[in-house]
Amino acid sequence: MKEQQQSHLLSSSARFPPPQGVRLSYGTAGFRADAGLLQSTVYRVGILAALRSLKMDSSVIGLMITASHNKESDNGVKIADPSGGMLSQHWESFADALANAPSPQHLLHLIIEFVEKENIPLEGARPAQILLGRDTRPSGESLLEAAKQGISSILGAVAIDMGIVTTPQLHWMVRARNKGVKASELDYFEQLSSSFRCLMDLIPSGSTFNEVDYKLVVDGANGVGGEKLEVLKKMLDGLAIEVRNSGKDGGVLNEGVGADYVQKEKVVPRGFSSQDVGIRSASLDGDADRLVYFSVPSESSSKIDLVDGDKILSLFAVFIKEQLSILNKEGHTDVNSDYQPRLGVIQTAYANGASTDYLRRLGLEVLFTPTGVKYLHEKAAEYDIGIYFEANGHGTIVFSESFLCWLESRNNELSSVVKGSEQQKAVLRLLAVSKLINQAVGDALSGLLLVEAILRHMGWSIYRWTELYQDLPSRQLKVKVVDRTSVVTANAETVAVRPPGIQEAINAETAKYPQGRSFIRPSGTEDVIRVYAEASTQEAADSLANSVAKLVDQFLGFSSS
Ligand SMILES: CC(=O)N[C@H]1[C@@H](OP(=O)(O)O)O[C@H](CO)[C@@H](O)[C@@H]1O
Ligand SMILES: [Mg+2]
Repeated sequence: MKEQQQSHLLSSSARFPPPQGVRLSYGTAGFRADAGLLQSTVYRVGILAALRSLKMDSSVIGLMITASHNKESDNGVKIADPSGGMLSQHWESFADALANAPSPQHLLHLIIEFVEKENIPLEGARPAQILLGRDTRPSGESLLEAAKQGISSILGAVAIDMGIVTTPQLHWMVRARNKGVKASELDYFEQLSSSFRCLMDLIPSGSTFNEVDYKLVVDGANGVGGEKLEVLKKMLDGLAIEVRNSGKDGGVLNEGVGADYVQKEKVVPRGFSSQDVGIRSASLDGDADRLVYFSVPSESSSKIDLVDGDKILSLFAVFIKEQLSILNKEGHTDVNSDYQPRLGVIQTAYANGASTDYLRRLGLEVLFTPTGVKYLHEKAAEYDIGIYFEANGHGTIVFSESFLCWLESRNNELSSVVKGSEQQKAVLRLLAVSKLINQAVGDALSGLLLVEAILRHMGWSIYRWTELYQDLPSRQLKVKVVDRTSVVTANAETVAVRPPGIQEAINAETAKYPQGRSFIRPSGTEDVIRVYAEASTQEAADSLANSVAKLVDQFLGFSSS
């Protein structure tokens, strides 16, 4: 590394000393902490982003400042890779090391070592390019400045500030730029609205949709998603969307609102009341990469009927499967129609067991990965069509390039032979879905439009949708332990292989409950062990979760140490 670059890094990083006595980790979703602790971390992630871009032949890298559904005083930072997906896992340990380097000298040493090891061309022909985005948190502005300083500490690196955007918007823009297609926010809105319109135009003529089902009310978590949806909805025909908790009416980000709150607490978010009984409603999270639906069942209670990520996944799977079977139906003799696209559905152990049963009964291939979008996305990308969702509402549908090419050529062929046939409509629907649904990452806005289009296509109310299957009662608990890393899991986190004996004890408890299932794992975002249990009744699920939490405490808790 050249002398000038070294001294530049030393002097620049001296302005961003790391916080004392805190160890930060890149975790399941980047770095997250109280915003006051993050100046140095975000600065250093700026450096990492620039290096990552250089490593990837100067492709565009994304740097997003958000703490998603955390409280407003927290913030965080994460990286989007050139594909628009999450930062390569291979770089996470470097991110950890950078964030925790105690002094400018240590930091410089780490960078020199890593640049050599990874063969990063610091003096290459093209500069590093980084797209920056942030959510609506007040701390975002100064953290953005820290990120810019980090980026410019790598000589020649270019930062492009996209302003306040949703996390999935930034990922989408990174992907689009690297593909060399139009990549502005307006392009994003135009792609979503035109592919939505395309799906609406292809709704079968017999499909009936009740007048009362037209209205959709969306809880924007007082964050960026509500703001953006206000813009997007003006570009949409045939949808009556009312946005609440858009952040303009004085509400606090994620406080008693948003997808995380609604999914975990199963109660109405602020801004909703007994007047909303029966209305189809949806909640976004603080950076709009999660989406859940719900309805208020009665005036007398604050409980909601939740339609979670598993059910959104099921709706998508039913629709996609229907289109594929239309495609396969008739016997064209051309070679092209023999292509058998592989459809895969990816879940985690938190998926409600009833959803997995339902999907398997549909004849679908269902696979499991550990928690964390990076694992789900990676698995989904192995299929021609991979649909993945976490129960909490993060998910999307990814299409392989070869399948999209096949669809395009199918469309051309069918246009010349049987234009307007059912087959061609199915092809056009699948192509529209691939443009509507964010190919980079789970996206609440694009997910919402796809749900709306499919419900209209099917002529389904939110009740009809809910009835696809009945959720098994479940319970999630958190247990504080001395050291959460002493729990080690296998088989997509369904089995605890350490500490010895704990899985046998969990099995013995679980066996006492009809339809019982329970597992434990260390959280990647909080310092806790998570306990999940489901069983045939809510009381049984609660009781199983409590017993397993006690086991965790006995094996690992403060009381046993
Ligand atoms: C049970 C649960 O909802 N876990 C969440 C949570 O991860 P943990 O590793 O469980 O803390 O945050 C992740 C990032 O947002 C999300 O991907 C994941 O689904
Ligand atoms: Mg989020």
